Amino acid sequence: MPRWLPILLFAAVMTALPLIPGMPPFWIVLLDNIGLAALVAMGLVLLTGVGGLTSFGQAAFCGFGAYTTAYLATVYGVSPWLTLPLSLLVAGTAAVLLGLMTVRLSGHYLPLGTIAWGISLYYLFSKLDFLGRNDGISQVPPLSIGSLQMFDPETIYFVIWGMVLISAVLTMNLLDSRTGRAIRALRRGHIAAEAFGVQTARAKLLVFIYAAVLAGLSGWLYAHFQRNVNPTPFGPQAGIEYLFIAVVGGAGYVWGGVLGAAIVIILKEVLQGYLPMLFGGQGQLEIIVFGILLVLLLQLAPGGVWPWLSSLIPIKIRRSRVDASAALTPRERTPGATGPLLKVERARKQFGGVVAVNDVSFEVDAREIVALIGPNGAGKSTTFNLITGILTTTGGRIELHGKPIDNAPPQDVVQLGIARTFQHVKLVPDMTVLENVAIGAHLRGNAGALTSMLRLDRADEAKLLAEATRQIERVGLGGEIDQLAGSLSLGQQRIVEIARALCADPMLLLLDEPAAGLRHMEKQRLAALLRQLRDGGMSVLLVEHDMGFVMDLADRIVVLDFGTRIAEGTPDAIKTNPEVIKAYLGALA
Ligand SMILES: Nc1ncnc2c1ncn2[C@@H]1O[C@H](COP(=O)(O)OP(=O)(O)OP(=O)(O)O)[C@@H](O)[C@H]1O
Repeated sequence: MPRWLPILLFAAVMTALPLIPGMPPFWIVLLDNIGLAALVAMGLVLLTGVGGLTSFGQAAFCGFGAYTTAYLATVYGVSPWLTLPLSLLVAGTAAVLLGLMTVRLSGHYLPLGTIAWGISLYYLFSKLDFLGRNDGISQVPPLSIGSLQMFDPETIYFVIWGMVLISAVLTMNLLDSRTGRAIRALRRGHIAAEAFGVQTARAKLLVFIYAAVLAGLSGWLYAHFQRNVNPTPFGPQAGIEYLFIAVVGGAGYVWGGVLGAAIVIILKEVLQGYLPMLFGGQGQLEIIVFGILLVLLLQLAPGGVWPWLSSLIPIKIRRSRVDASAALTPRERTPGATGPLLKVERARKQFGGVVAVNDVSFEVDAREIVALIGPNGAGKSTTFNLITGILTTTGGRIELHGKPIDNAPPQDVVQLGIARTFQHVKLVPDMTVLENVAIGAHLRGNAGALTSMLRLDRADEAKLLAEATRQIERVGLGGEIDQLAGSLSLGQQRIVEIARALCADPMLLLLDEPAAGLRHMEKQRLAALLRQLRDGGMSVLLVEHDMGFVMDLADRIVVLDFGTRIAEGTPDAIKTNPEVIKAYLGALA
């Protein structure tokens, strides 16, 4: 089924619903409320479910949107349609200011931070005289088109759900793009994303602003739907409820936000309507039952109801075909460049008292495969992290083609031509192989968020996906291209990481234990691929524990022990080096 068909069907159903003869007006009000909550939840899907940034404070952004329009429309008589961009601007600006402070927080400090400013803003709304303090602002004018004034819930329904649909399409477009892949990679930590050029702080701020703008839109609609605005719906309790909605629906899915809003709002309404009848109006029993039911729902469908429901419906969305003819421009190589490609000179890394890398020096030439070996804890991965900018050096110098790269951010290192894989695989498990590999080409595309939302990024996207497809086929995983990365074996995932690194069109490929978890034949295929890459002009620096693999493949080997370089030479020389034998036998003893 084409991607747009379910959206069109949904739009048709939502258009028809209020036109059903005899539809109770109360139901329309309920649908209006669902639409308003769905907008906020959709932002939370992107922020929390996709980007991994938990926020309890989204209701405050609704407040910014609602108060902006209510104030301007009542005090200055500005037309609501003119206040729309201003409401979004105020919510977005507040998000920039709060986001700059908040997105730098990690772990539980981030949600705590959002609770803190959620509460502060709630009290701010209720204390400002010009916003009417606790009473708020009343007599907000309705939305109108020509002579049609949207006083009743039936007419504003179409505006609310039109906005929900437009926002859903824009959000899905954003997620299915270069920027979207960068956002989706955030949840797995920033290291892998940054190693391929993603500016993670900027990506986090972007989703933060996007979610706030959607909440601001919901607030703007709310103000003209209720026609009065006071602080209560923008407080911390509402913030918690929005997060609940996103999680119940399925925090990683755009339609999960819509479904979650429907479930929570209908459930609340049903309980509020029927429980007092059953239990004789005992105070607020419905809140307790509501809480228990939500917890039960999360037990039944921990990923949210949307993924559970869509697994029951056997509909397959057809992915658009990758245009194999689209091609990215390869990196410009300096043909006459002399000297080593990579020069590590007395590189040092200390973690407190531990000297992980102790004044290590070695070089990698163009068209050379160098292996970095040593017993566990020798400092190999730390050396990789120093070269790729994940760690800063304590001393020494690292150069790529004579250009210093020590302490350069990982995004600059990959831009200059070093791409890597990781000892502990860092793929996004719920993204396909194609999408994971395309992250490797992040810096080779340039479509931004706005272009992607409007789907004007297709030419750029076609080139990135074609390159990713080529690299996946090159490493022999063409058959797995549409599989989720998390469903592959660990060995295959390592190969996917190599394809992702190749997508960056590197001059130097850093592979951390690429053969771990591979079967004999797979190792042979990998060795053949690496030789082919070398013969094509690429250099490879690899860390590997499989000595047979290393001895057979490497042109030169550098041996580390306790952070110090103890030997360097050809595989034959290393095999018989007494220092190396002692280090390995010592490690085995
Ligand atoms: N972030 C850190 N903080 C403190 N010590 C660290 C840190 N990272 C590494 N080390 C220490 O530095 C030393 C080198 O570790 P490293 O992971 O580089 O070794 P390795 O050669 O890659 O080992 P393995 O083959 O087991 O992966 C070890 O003693 C390790 O405990």
